[in-house]
Amino acid sequence: MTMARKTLLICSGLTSVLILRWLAHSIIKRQKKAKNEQKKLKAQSKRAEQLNNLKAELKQFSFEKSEEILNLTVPELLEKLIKGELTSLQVVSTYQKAALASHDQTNCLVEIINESKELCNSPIQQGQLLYGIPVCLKEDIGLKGYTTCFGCAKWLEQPLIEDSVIVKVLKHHGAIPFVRTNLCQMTLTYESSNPIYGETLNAVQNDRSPGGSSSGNGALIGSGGSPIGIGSDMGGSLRLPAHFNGIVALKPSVGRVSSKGCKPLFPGREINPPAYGPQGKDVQSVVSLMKALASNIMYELDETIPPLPFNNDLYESKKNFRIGYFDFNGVFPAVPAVKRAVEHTKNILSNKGYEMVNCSSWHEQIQFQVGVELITDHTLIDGCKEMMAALDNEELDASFQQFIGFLRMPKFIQRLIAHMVSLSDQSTGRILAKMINRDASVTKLFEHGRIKQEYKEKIRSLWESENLDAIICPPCGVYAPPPKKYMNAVGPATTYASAWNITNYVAGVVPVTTVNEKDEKDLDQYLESNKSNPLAKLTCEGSRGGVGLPVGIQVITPPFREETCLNIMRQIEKGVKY
Ligand SMILES: CCCCCC/C=C\CCCCCCCC(=O)NCCO
Repeated sequence: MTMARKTLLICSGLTSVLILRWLAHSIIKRQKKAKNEQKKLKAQSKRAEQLNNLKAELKQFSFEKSEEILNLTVPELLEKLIKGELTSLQVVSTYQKAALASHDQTNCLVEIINESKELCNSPIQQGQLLYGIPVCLKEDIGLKGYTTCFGCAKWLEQPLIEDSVIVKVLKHHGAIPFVRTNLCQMTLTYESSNPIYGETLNAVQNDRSPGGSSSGNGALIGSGGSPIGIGSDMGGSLRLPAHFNGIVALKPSVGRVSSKGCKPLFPGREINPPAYGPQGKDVQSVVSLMKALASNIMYELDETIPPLPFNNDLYESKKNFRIGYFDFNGVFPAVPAVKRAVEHTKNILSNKGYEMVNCSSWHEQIQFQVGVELITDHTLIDGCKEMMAALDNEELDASFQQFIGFLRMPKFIQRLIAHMVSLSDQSTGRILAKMINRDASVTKLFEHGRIKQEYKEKIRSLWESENLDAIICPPCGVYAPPPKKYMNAVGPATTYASAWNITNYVAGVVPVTTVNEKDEKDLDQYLESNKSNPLAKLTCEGSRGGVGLPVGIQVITPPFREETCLNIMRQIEKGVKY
């Protein structure tokens, strides 16, 4: 055989191997996609069937006391349940009916928890703090027999074999987990949709976003379909939905509430793990939930949680608090309604006799964007490998498409895009630039630890120099915008929330006002004063038409001071109502 013939044979052999490998790869890919599609359709039809069955079942029920039940706070409900003036079946059925109505309006539910009816039959036990109270669970709260799929079909049909500690504690206290709620795909954005269960809408105006990632809880509680719920927060996910839907939320310090049995999206990200915490219709209801969570049973079930039972003296303390405030964090100028909410709250608290301290210059000493930049960089510290693997063969939610498209581009185009983005939004430009290098090194991990330490130290020393008990500031620079186009684009608006995750400070949100005509008019002035800010136009566009939307305030206290945070939130709530 001639040399030329041999070379030809080797080349054609190699080409055939490559073609066969490519063919096998595309067949496997197609099969995986088809399997994912099947799983998705199965989950969707299961949900539709469950909702129809529940609707039919509830027809046989009489709802004479509905209005009364839906208007009571959790402590009031509890009192009536204990006295026997209401039964848990009455309360749960009423909330099931309300949840179905909320779902019709907002698409907030992913599953009905069928076992809830059985739990209604349990007699009250001594010391139960949530007897007969319905609780909604974000989809990532571990529940035996149910799957946490984060909006990805490949993770469907993997039911957990055990309840998370949170759910065990709730059940121990007689609570009734009754529905599971929607989240944005992978819980990594502030959006509210995923390809399995679709888009969740705002509770107050259905053409607006409910925020994310605890979107379903926000929309459900905000529209009256549940009194309390549990969600998670790694960068604002409990607080943004509270602010957008007019409800209350508390992000406790990581370590106050057990995470055992909740499936983390990407395990091992110890620089900024998610905090699990309560959301509810009012502060007192959230306090009831927090009292049950921070109780001895949690410390028995998870020995890694320090035994810090809820301290009622701190919650009810009449101390004259010293409270800092700011309405601008140096990154994103808050829209007029959000600024007004800070002023309004400041007046409520100072009328109460608290000492208010102007912290408007803090941003000159601390860069509030460090929080979100570190959270993003750390989540993707493996060079985006886990995220890309998770999304492989998955239908992508619209909120991810651009971003994943970016990661798949040639490096020189990525650099160009990162540069162009940084011209209008330096923080997002820096985040994108870091992703291009895909440097997954130990040095980078250590650097993250160092940045976190420095950031925490800066906040601690500013806090101490002012001798503060708390700070009030916006939960986010905007109120609920329309879904899809705005939340990713106005990412820097979320730096008000994410700053408190890497410091592990406690952060709560309570509604204080609604957008009015004047706020809407003041957007013209906002645009004029922020002409040089390229995000201002989009911010105004997303804000217009928002009259009537809720606006919240964020209350921050140092790590593990949940009771003080709730105390101040309660004073604000009282001041707003009277
Ligand atoms: C422009 C879209 C970027 C998408 C990809 C971002 C990847 C990582 C970002 C991390 C940002 C964290 C947002 C956190 C939201 C949250 O609190 N989730 C709760 C998780 O329990």
